[in-house]
Amino acid sequence: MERTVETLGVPMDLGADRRGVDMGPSAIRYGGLNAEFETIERSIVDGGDLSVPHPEEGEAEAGTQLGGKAKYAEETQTVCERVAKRVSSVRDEGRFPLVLGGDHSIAIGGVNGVTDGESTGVIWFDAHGDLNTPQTTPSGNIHGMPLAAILGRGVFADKPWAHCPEVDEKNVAMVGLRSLDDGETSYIRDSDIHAYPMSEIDQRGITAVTEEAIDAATTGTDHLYVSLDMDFLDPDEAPGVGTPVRGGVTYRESHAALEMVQDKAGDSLCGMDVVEVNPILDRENRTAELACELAASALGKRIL
Ligand SMILES: NC(=[NH2+])NCCC[C@H](N)C(=O)O
Ligand SMILES: [Mn+2]
Ligand SMILES: [Mn+2]
Repeated sequence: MERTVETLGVPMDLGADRRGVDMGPSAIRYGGLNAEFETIERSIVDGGDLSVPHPEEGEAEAGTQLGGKAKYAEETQTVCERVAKRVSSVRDEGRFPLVLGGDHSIAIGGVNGVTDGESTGVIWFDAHGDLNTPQTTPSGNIHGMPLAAILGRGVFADKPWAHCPEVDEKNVAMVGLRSLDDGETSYIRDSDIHAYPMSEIDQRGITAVTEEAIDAATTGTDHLYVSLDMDFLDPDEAPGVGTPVRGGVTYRESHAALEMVQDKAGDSLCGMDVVEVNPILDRENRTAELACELAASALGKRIL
């Protein structure tokens, strides 16, 4: 993994129905990202924020019609293409891309930016499946679809801005699940995805589960991408998220999981995002501060 980290803010909330996660990147910067990285031998540069279209200002560019229900589909395509391009050039320049969200739809751009013909494992820390398609979604919100898009499910199959053929279901591990829509449950059951719901974390513990998730995502792949939706945590710890769900992991469990990513797969880690921080719902920026801590844990920060 590259030593220098470049952060890339994506002030995007169109995928979450305009609810305030567009302020996530600033909140994370205020949360002390630089200070977190000072203690590890890794420099961090701020790549600034990407521009996100404002549909009401007529700024949206033409994109793909997805059919079904998918709000702001064109704008989401535009943003994800921009993210992919920037992530790819950060890697070309020898730095590690850390994408700050913004709603989870931007992970489509993050993963597309790192694949580049190489087989890629993905670990998805999340309360939700994010496996809906415009045809199965209950909400029409694209932040409930990014993993389906990356895997080319349904209408996403022939959309190159979304579908990453380099990502195989068997190298996708989802950790922290506790809120799935019906279509997502049946899809996971019929797929080769490695899915770890909270009930399994309750029984086996976070370290055993995360270790298995890392194994699944790194066996036979060239590199690993990690997507961290802050609603992976219990809302008591991380109240400032777009779609909170009770019963998530604790503060220490989240650190243990992210530390393990670095310990077991640090060399193959090629990119990461931290998404769904919503300052409007937060308490004194604690969710953004925790996002900084967890990014640092994933990239090598240790207590001792
Ligand atoms: N990235 C997220 N927070 N996703 C929440 C998705 C919620 C719900 N499953 C939906 O599709 O609307
Ligand atoms: Mn989620
Ligand atoms: Mn998510």
